[in-house]
Amino acid sequence: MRGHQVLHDPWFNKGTAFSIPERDRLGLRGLLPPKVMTADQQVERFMRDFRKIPNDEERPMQQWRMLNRMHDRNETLYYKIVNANIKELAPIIYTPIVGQVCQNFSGLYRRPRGMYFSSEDKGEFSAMVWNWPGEEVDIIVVTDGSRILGLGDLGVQGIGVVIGKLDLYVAGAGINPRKVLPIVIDVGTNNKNLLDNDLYMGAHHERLEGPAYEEILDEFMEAVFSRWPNVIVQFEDFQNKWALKLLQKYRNTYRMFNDDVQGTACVGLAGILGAVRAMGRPMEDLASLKFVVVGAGSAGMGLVDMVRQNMAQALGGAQPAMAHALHNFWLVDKDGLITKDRKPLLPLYSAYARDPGENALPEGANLLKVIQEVKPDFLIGLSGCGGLFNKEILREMAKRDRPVIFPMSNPTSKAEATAEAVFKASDGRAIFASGSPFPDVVLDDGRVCHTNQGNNMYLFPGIGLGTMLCGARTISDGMLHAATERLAALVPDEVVKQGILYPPIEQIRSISVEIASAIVKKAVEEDLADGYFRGSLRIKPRQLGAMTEAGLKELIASQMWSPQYTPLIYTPKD
Ligand SMILES: NC(=O)c1ccc[n+]([C@@H]2O[C@H](COP(=O)([O-])OP(=O)(O)OC[C@H]3O[C@@H](n4cnc5c(N)ncnc54)[C@H](O)[C@@H]3O)[C@@H](O)[C@H]2O)c1
Ligand SMILES: O=C(O)C[C@H](O)C(=O)O
Ligand SMILES: [Mg+2]
Repeated sequence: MRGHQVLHDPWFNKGTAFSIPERDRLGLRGLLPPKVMTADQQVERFMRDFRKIPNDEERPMQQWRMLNRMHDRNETLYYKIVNANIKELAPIIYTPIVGQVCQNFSGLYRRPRGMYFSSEDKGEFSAMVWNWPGEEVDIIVVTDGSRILGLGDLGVQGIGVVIGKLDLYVAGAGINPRKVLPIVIDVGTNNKNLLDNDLYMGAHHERLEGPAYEEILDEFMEAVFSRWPNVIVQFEDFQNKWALKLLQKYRNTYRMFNDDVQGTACVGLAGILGAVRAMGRPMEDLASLKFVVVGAGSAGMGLVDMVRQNMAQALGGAQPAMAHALHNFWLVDKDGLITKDRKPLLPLYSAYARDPGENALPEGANLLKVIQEVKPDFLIGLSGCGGLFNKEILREMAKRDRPVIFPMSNPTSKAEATAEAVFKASDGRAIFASGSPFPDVVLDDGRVCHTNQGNNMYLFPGIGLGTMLCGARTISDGMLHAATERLAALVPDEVVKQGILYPPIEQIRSISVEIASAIVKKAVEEDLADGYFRGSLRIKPRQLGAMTEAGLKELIASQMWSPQYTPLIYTPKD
C-alpha cells in the first residue's frame, strides 16, 4: 500500500502521526500537513474539538457521530481516545446513548462493520463465514435484535449494541480489534414501525419462530465454530424466550455465554456482596436477607439463580441449602407477584413461585403491596420499565436502615428509578446501583451520596479474556462465581462503607486482568482448560495452574493489545 491507500485504511492510517521516514517511503509527503504530531497530541486535538460540541439535546448523537467517524478512519487512535477517556465516552459508545443510536441506525449507517446472517441466507452460512477477512477471530458478540436494552425489538439495528460491547472488549480487556466480530442474525422483526418503514435495512417480515428459528441459530453456531474453532461467542440482547433456551442448549458444547443472563448475574451479585459489607453485616447474613426482584426475564432469572447458588454455598452447598435459599426471593413480573397460582406457571419460575396467600399476598399482588408485606432488604429492577419504583415504593423501602435499591434496566430512560429519587426518598441512606450511569447525588445539606453502575461491562471483557487465555472449552458457573467474587473483592472495606460497590471504571483494564486471572484459575481447577497457544507461545493448562497470581497477571497483561502505532517501515537499528 502507498499514498492514499494507506491514509484510507483504518488499520494502517496514523493521520498526522506518520513520521518523516514513513511519509517518504510510503509516498505520503505532501499529502499531510507538515507537522508530525504524537499520538497524545492527536488525542488532545480530538478531545478539544469533541468537548466543543454545543451542550444541547443533539450533543450525544453528534459526539457519537464524531467518534464513529474516527473509528472508521483510524482504529488505533479511536481506541487510544476511548482508553484515555473511558468514563466520559462509555456513556456514548455504550449505554445509554448506544440505545438511541440503535433506534436511529438506518439514518446513521455509513460503512459496514461486522456481519449479517439473515434467514434469506439459510444454507449459506458456512460459506459466508469465509467472506470475513479476519483469519483469526477471538470474540464474537451476536444479537438477533429482539430485545435491545429495554427498547424492545429493533431488528438489524441492534448491531449498534454489539459494536459497543466489542469496543469495551478492545478498550477494557485489550482484545485485538482485528480479532473481534460483531454479528446480527436477522430472522425478521416484529416491530411494526420498522416493517412499515421502506428504508429499514433488515428483512421485511415477521420473526421466524419455533424450529425455523432454531435451525438458523444452529446453522450459525456450526458455521462460526467451523471456521474459528477457538472463538468465544457472547449472546447479547436476545428476547427472554430464546435467551435461556439457547444458553442451556449451547453452553455445554460451545465456548459461549449469555451476557444478559450471566454477565448481569455476576455484576448484580458482586454489587449485592458489596452491599452486605456496606450494611456492616457479616457475609453469612446474606442467606437471611430478603430480595424482591422486579422483572423475571433473562436478566432477573439469571441474577436470582446466581445469588441463590451463592447463598446455598454459604449454607453448606448441599441440596437442602439450595431449597432453603429459595425462600429469600419474591419475583414480580408484569403480571405482579409470581405464585404457584400463576397460569401458566413456567417451569423456570416454579421453584421460586410463592405460596398464594403467604404474607397475605395473592397471585399477581402489586409491587407496592409486596414491598409492604415482605419488607425486603433488596429491591432490584430488571424490568425495562422506566420509573416503576415510584415515590410510594421508595418511601416504603426507606423504612429500612440501609435500603438497597438497584434499578438496573437500561438505557437511563428505562431505569426503574433515578439516583436522585432514591437518595432523596431515603435521606441518603440507600445503597444504589443502576445499569446506566447516574452522577453522584448531593443532598440539600451537602452530603454526597455515591452511585454505582451495576452494568455487565465490569465482567464480560474479563470473562472473554480469561476464557481465551486458558482455552476453556466451556464457561462454567464455577468460573463465573470466581469472576464475581474477584470483582467484589477489589473494593476495600473503607470504600465499601461509603456505599461504593465497584472499582472505578477508569481501571477497567486492570479489573479485566483480575477477572481473567480468576477465570483462568477456576477453569484449570475444573479441568476445562486446553491451554494457551499463540504464535510461539505454548502454555499448557498444568503450567497455567502452577503460575503464581503475580505471574499469571503478568502473562495476561502481556497478551493484551494496546492502541499504539506500529512502525510501518523497516528502519535499521544503529
Ligand atoms: N445492568 C445490566 O448490566 C443489565 C444487563 C442485562 C439487562 N439489563 C436490563 O434489564 C432489562 C430487562 O432485560 P431482560 O433481558 O431480562 O428482559 P426480558 O424481556 O427477558 O424480561 C423483562 C421482565 O420484566 C417484566 N416486566 C415488564 N414490565 C414490567 C412491569 N411493569 N412491572 C414488573 N415487571 C415487568 C417482564 O414480565 C419480564 O419478566 C432491560 O432493560 C435491560 O436493559 C441490564
Ligand atoms: O448493554 C448494557 O448496557 C447492559 C445489558 O447488556 C443490557 O442489555 O442492558
Ligand atoms: Mg444486553
